[in-house]
Formats: sequence, C-alpha cells, structure tokens
Amino acid sequence: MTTTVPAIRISSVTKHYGRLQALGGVDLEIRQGEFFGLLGPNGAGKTTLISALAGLVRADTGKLEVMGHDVVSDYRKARRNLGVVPQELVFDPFFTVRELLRIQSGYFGIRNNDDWIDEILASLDLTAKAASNMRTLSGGMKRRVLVAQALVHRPPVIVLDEPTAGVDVELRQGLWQFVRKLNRDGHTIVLTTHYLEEAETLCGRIAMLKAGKVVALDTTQNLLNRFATHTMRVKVAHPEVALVLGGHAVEGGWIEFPFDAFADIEQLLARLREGNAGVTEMHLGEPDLERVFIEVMHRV
Ligand SMILES: Nc1ncnc2c1ncn2[C@@H]1O[C@H](COP(=O)(O)OP(=O)(O)OP(=O)(O)O)[C@@H](O)[C@H]1O
Repeated sequence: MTTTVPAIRISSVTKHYGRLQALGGVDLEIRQGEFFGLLGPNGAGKTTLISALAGLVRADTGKLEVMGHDVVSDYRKARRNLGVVPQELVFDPFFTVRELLRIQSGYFGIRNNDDWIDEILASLDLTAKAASNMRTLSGGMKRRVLVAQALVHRPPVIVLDEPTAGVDVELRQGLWQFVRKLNRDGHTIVLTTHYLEEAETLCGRIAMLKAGKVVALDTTQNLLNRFATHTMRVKVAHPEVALVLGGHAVEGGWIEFPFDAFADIEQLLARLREGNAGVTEMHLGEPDLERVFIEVMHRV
C-alpha cells in the first residue's frame, strides 16, 4: 500500500492575539484531492488558520504542513504548494491585470509564465481585462483576479477564503465551475464560505469551527444524516389537532413535524386521520447544511 502525504496537516495549533484565543488546539488532516469545507460563524478562526497555513501569522504552538512541508521550517516549499485566495481585496491599483500576475509569478521565481497566465485569464473570463488597470475593475472582477493570482504558480493545494462574498450569481456559478474543474484535475480545494448551500453541494467533507476549535468534522453526507432531522409539513383543516400531536406552526400556515425515520410518517399520518385533522397539503423537507450548522453551533 502506498501512503501519500496529506495535502494539509494541522496538529495542535493554537494562536492568541493578546489575550484573545483565536485558535484553541486545532487538529485537521485534509487528503490530496479533497474538496473540503471550513465553516464557522464570524470570528471562529477560519482566516487565522488560513493565514497560519500561508505563513502570514505564526501559530503559538503546534505544527502546520502543506504537502508534507512545514510552514515554518520549510516555508518556501510549503508556500510553493499553496495558493491562497484571500478574503480582502487588496491590490496595488497602478498595475494592469497581466502585470500583477507576472509580478506574482516572479515572487515564485517563475519566468515566461504568459501561456499559463493566458489560460487562467480565459478560464476566469478576464482575457478582455488583461491590459486594464486594477483600479478600473469592478469588485467581482477584482475577486477573479485574486483567484488568478493564487493560481499563477500552479499550486496543488488551493485555499479560498470566502471567494464569493459580494459576487453576483452568474459569476459565482462560473467561479464554482472553474474551481470544480481544478478539483477534478487533481487540485485539493479548501473553501470557507458563509453560503452553506454552496458548501453542501461542493464539499465532500466539512469541518465546523467554533471559537477556535473544531466542533464537527465529517463527510457532508454524514453530517446531514447525523445531525439534521427530516421534516414533514402539513396544511390541515383543524390545526389544533396537528398542534396537539406535536407539530409547530411555521410560516405560510404550515404545521411542521420533525422526524428521524420515514416509518414515523406513517404513524403520524394515521394519528392525524384518527383526529380528523383534514390534511389538505403535505410537504417533506430534506435536512440541509444550514440546519446542521445551527444545530451544531447550539449543541456545543
Ligand atoms: N490581527 C488581529 N489582531 C487581533 N485580533 C484578531 C486579529 N485577527 C483576528 N483576530 C480575532 O481572532 C478571532 C478569529 O478571527 P478570524 O478572522 O480568524 O475569524 P473568521 O472565522 O475568519 O471570521 P469571519 O467569518 O468573520 O471571516 C476573532 O475574534 C478576531 O477578532
């Protein structure tokens, strides 16, 4: 059996800003080729963890590795293997898009990178803007340039910190198509986002952070199965009957019943019939990641 190094290995990482504990002992291993989601409420420590991986902040204790390279003692190789799309749009406004990408290539000692730069620009629908000054681009275009910048050195591991914040729907779809293709081509993708629907469709595995600690870590499917309950919603002629049976009123005149197993629905419907509730409409709801997230954050 061959063992491959994990794309990312994070062991017992802590980080304080003054007295504030931003990371409280994080352990995480992300395999090569994964599409991994790092979720958490504002201030949970996601950006701090990404910054530590990129060598932008130094962890107090613990160890971080990218493709087997320690981010402190083997910084150059670790950084070379990592492409980070940061959350904040910070650019030198005087450069054109192409100049910026050439300069970024230079940071990694790569010359004559224009073929690859052209390919990235085309994939991100930025070809027409190659000669435009950064300051003339819209917010969404700037965000695409950030993605391009993270890819100039062809890193096997790509971390995107809320890449779709402030991006319109069409562009978001385009961006995800591109990131999915990168993943299919073998790149490891780590994504933080507050759009849980996106995380649910894209990520195979998810870690949830709360106050600097990993509070849930599993495949997306297992999280959906384990934490979230299904729901049955009914509209009835006699709501009082449904309410007595444990339903609760939700928007639109629906009464909602949570249930764990589908066998429970039969019983529930039988009891509604016995009580002459008069069901006029019914709707079954699948568990979604937003419910899981809320449940996890409240439980721990
Ligand atoms: N440079 C800094 N100096 C002081 N405190 C900081 C600094 N950077 C982050 N923090 C604090 O560390 C904690 C974790 O912040 P971090 O930005 O990592 O969270 P996050 O999960 O990325 O949040 P968001 O979803 O809002 O981006 C927060 O309480 C934040 O205020």
